[in-house]
Amino acid sequence: MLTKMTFFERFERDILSGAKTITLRDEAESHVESGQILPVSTFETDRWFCDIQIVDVTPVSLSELTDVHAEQENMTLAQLRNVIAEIYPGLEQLFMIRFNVLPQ
Ligand SMILES: CC(=O)Nc1ccn([C@@H]2O[C@H](CO)[C@@H](O)[C@H]2O)c(=O)n1
Repeated sequence: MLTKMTFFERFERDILSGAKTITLRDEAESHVESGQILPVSTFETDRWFCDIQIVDVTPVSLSELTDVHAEQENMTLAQLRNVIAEIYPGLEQLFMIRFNVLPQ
């Protein structure tokens, strides 16, 4: 089970504002469960910026991604596909983690 999550700094603002409510991860980063509370820090400098509570985790393949997923990432579907291609080149099986930011 994961005990923390990291996000790229460029997504910090969207996470804190509630504009980004999901993240798509590979299998290794999918080991969280509903209700779990995790500290979140930046990937670049490991700076804590919030705690999140996991809503649920659902497998989703790259080809199944829709505008609904993109909207929950505060991106267009084309932008989301580009981001995933950069982070997880060649990976088809992803896991959608829905989360709420806890008040600080
Ligand atoms: C820093 C680190 O370890 N890994 C990741 C992996 C993914 N993501 C974000 O999740 C969504 C879909 O993948 C996009 O918004 C990504 O940018 C992230 O921020 N950090």
